[in-house]
Amino acid sequence: MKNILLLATGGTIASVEGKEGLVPGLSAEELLQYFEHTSLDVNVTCEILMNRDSTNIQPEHWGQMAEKIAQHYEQYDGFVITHGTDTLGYTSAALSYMLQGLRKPVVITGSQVPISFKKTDGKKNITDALRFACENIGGVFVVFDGRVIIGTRAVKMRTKSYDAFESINYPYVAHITGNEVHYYWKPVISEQKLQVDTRLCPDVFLLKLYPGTKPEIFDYIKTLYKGVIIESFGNGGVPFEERSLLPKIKEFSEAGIPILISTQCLEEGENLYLYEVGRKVAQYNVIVSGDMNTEAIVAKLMWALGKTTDIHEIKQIIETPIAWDLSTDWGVEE
Ligand SMILES: NC(=O)C[C@H](N)C(=O)O
Repeated sequence: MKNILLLATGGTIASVEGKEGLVPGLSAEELLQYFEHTSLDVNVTCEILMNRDSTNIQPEHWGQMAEKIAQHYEQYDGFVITHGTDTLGYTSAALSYMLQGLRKPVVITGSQVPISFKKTDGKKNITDALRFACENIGGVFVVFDGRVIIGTRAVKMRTKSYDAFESINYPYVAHITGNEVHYYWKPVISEQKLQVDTRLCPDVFLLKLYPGTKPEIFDYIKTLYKGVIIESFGNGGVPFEERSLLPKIKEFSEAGIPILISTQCLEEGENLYLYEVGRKVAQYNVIVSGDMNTEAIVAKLMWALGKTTDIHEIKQIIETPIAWDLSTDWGVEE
């Protein structure tokens, strides 16, 4: 029988009706009660690590989750984290960077409707997550609505429907029906030992461009942050005519503050070299995001800045694929 450690962190799945709306409140025992584990031959140990709406999850909490898993790594065959869906994609990405060389599954799940409600996706999601945590596989995975997604590729697409998450720019790993896991592809199990690195610098700013963004905002950003992600347009375009952002990008790059260019388009990633609006940015030693999603980029930049402030080292870390976060055949340079 497999031994699974279930770490509860809050979210809708553990929520109850409070005076001011839904609020996480179930105890470990109450959560355990709801498992439909009849067909599952597992021994589950449940611990409440925190009880937060995931909106209130901060970067420091990712470290707590990673450390807890590292601490109990040898004791259990697999791990399940129940989590709010709103920032679940950030947590799954962060854990993918913090815990590398996993030879056991770390499975994150949640629900759109509290598990204590009559009609809920919580029971299915927990059962599926426990089922997948019994697999002989290594890595961080999101299990939601019967689908298994690589931790660095999960994006919340819907606020209410059960199929809240999609795998962006990468194939789903598997789907789960009943007690069966049907694989589309199976990640190879790492040959390495578990490497735990929870160091983070949360001073990362995410700027979503829109027509009219004022360059002066960078003066303020500079006083508070050590790295900036610009969610630019399309293939990586940044305006260079009225309200040109190029002088600020140049200034940051010369000051050794990493600027990462990503795209607001969810699918297919950026290619900075395709258009003039991209190439003009590329001349300033910016970091490119390829087809990584925003959740992964934010977590990866915080994680990289936790190790070094050297802009070249940061570029190297970000532009190197980790935990299937980045495809290597994106953006052909011409
Ligand atoms: N479905 C959910 O879990 C949403 C909730 N607000 C959370 O992220 O904690």
